[in-house]
Amino acid sequence: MIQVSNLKKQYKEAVVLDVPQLEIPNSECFGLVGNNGAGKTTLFRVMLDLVRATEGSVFINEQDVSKSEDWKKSTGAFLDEHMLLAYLTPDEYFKTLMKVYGLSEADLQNHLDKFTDLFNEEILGKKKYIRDLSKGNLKKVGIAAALMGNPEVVFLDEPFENLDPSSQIRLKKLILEEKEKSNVTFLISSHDLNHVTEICDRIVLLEKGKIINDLRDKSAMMQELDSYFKG
Ligand SMILES: Nc1ncnc2c1ncn2[C@@H]1O[C@H](COP(=O)(O)OP(=O)(O)OP(=O)(O)O)[C@@H](O)[C@H]1O
Repeated sequence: MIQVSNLKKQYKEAVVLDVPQLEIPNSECFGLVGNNGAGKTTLFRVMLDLVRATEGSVFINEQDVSKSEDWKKSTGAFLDEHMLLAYLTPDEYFKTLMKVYGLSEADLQNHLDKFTDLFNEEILGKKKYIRDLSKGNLKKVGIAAALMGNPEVVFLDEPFENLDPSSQIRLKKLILEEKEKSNVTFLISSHDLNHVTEICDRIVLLEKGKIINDLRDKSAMMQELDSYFKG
């Protein structure tokens, strides 16, 4: 369970995030949408303790993210390429993470096998540094890394951005499989309303840092979002 209470983030005079209350139960696929600058990335960054909140708290599995370290063992995230080690090849990077998470070679292989379709023979065994990968392939490495070590909670910031259409479809399948098999709680921000409504159980709409809609009825989600974004 993730609990957000009285959360505010302010830069000088500007309040960019103001979320009085938000609860995300285990195994939920939680979608976050909103226009540019609405506060999606800021919310994820604060929830992951990458940026300190001005006020309020975030608890992941009953641990205050700003005070404890334990939640990190059960949390994976890929927000942007700064989270990767650009001077390594993807193979070297995954091996490094294997050691960090205390996985065996077989565990690593099992994990990477799940990404065979998504990687499309572009990522592994190529001797290309992460810094030289295309934007879409960087994203694939980051997503595979975020899902390593059997996380219970996974944050993905705009995971479909820069992926080709086949990869977007493969990623949706992969997320749904992980959710089914491992009960992973996913938090996914996206500008792609079709993908996010297809895979998420719930969509929260942010506007100027505030939650203005919390949609749980799958059959009505797309229509509600469509009418909001059409303006
Ligand atoms: N370090 C910072 N200093 C000042 N303002 C910031 C800082 N970081 C973010 N902001 C502001 O916070 C607001 C929310 O930005 P954020 O990146 O969270 O939005 P977003 O919903 O992720 O947008 P996008 O869809 O464009 O990625 C914006 O107005 C942004 O300019």
